[in-house]
Amino acid sequence: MIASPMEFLACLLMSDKTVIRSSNLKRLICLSIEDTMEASLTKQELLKKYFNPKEYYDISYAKGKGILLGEWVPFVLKNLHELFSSGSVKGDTLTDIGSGSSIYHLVSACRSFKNITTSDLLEQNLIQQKKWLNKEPDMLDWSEIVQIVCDLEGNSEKVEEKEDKLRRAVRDVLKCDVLKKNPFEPLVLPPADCVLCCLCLESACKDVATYCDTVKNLKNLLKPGGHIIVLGTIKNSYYSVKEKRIPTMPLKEEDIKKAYTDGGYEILRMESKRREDLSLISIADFQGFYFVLARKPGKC
Ligand SMILES: C[S@@+](CC[C@H](N)C(=O)[O-])C[C@H]1O[C@@H](n2cnc3c(N)ncnc32)[C@H](O)[C@@H]1O
Repeated sequence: MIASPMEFLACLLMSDKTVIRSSNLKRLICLSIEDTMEASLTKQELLKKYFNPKEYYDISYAKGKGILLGEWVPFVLKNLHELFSSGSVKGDTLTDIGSGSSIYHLVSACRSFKNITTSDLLEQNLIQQKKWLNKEPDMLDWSEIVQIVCDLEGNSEKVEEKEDKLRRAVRDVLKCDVLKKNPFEPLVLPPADCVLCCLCLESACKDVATYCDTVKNLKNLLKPGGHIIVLGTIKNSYYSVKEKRIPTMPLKEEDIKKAYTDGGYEILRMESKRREDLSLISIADFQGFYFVLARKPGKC
């Protein structure tokens, strides 16, 4: 007895009696079975299967062609530079959640934090990140972006010096799942002075309710009085890594404010910016970006 349409198609395909003679039709059926199987993968399974750190870097940040270089990177670097150079957010420890294989968002932070932990869900990202930290020959090249931070800081340090300073500050590269009550389980991290999260929550969360719960739960990683800094995209439903579209959760501006207020934080600053260049919308369909700085109540 055939239980499902997929099983029916599979039976037709494997039939000796060649019910289906056309090879094109067989191909179509194969594709449709693949699609059906893909559709049943969870977000995390899709990420594990398709998120290739090198391809993500090439599409997003590679010199002269990354689609995030035009608006996203300047937005992040300017906001983080202003924040960290103001001296209003500082301390010993900073935990970065969902770092991927990226380091661009940590360059300004290493002036204010001497002890940085990076983290991600995917083993392949942790491996790639460690390659940059260890200066391995096939590491990703972030020098163009590091140069922008050096320019913002008045070129008091050269790119190589800045990169080495960041390498010294990153003490741990850890596996984490931001959706878990303890994202670092089985480890329990000492509460940090600052939690940073760049382009991760929309990727990890399936809906606004999960985003709100996750934001609230991140308070557990912070000391009383500690800061959370989150940068992300507005109304983004996918981004592409090579030919594969990775789904993300489209967040509206009003959802963002509510998440941090209801999550028990004091919002200190919130910025947003509309995307102006829509030419590469087929690669990622975000409509804008946001930056939130919020504080966990209590005394440091
Ligand atoms: C769009 S990438 C951003 C990477 C990096 N932060 C950046 O700004 O380029 C999204 C990242 O979120 C990570 N991620 C997705 N779900 C996660 C989860 N549940 N826990 C931790 N990281 C997650 C992915 O592995 C990926 O590295």
